[in-house]
Amino acid sequence: MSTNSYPPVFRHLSPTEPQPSASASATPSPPLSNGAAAIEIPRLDLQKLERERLAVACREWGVFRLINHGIPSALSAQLLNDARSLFSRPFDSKEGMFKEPITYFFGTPALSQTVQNLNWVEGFDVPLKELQKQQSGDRGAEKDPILQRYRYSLEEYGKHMGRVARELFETMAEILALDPDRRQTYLSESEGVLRVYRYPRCSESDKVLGMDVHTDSSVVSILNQDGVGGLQVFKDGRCVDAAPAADELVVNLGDMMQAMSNDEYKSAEHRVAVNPKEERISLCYFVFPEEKGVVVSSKYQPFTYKEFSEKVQEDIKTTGFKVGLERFRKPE
Ligand SMILES: O=C(O)CCC(=O)C(=O)O
Ligand SMILES: [Fe+2]
Repeated sequence: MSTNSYPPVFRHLSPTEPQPSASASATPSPPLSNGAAAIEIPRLDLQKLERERLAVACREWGVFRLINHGIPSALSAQLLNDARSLFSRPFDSKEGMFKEPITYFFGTPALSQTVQNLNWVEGFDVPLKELQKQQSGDRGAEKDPILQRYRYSLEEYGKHMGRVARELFETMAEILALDPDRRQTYLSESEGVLRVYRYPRCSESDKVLGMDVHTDSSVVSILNQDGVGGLQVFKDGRCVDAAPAADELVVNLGDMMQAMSNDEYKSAEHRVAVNPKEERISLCYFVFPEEKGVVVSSKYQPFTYKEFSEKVQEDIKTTGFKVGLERFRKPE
């Protein structure tokens, strides 16, 4: 199979045998055999959200699966399938494939914790607010019908993500009894970001990662994945496969939620393994506080998300690593 759709840095480790078609279905592959422990990530139902189970998942895991979230299966399937087809276009065409504000990247997306290792991933970055601001005429500016459709579907999907994030956040905020005024600025769902990823095949799946271990900087992140698998989360130092299941989302708490909850809730460490046989597609939504909203916590100095992310970028540039929340921790 040709790898001309792959960024050149990935081609030398890309097996060229035909790709099994299973990746397009929701049938999960067997779990990755890398010692990941067989304990189960909690599963919650958005239609009857049980507060105590949500609190336990947030405290003990910082990650949970979500069912009955109301996202039409057909919309998810279309976004994942169209992504597969867009990413399989020649590499040279991808940079300029979409018009603003959607941008293409490969290697190291902004939220990664370290820039020392090349992440085996490529993606499109979709800032939802800018996408919505465009006049519908502009949005249809792509001549290519698949791209046009894709933009509209991303916008539609973004609204669903905002709805799910808002509902989860409000429930968490009530459980934590967060200050009602402050809470107003803690979630800006319309300014969320979608990232559409493809993890290329890689023959050295024991050495290379699709995404290095990290915590997300968000309030929450909501992941939708195809049937291939690869996401792994860390629980008390053990690595657990977040194996895909049809119509299930995976929700991660990010650093902002950890700070807002005074460390009661966890920003879960996670990473993505690569697969030698199959490419993997995932779709991730990240939501942050309002730009001017000050996060107030008993454990950390007050900060805005802007200050936090600037510090993260500065640390990555100077040390190669994301230090994250520890930069803001109050002395004991
Ligand atoms: O693709 C995935 O499964 C996870 C991506 C991720 O962790 C991230 O973008 O922060
Ligand atoms: Fe992440």
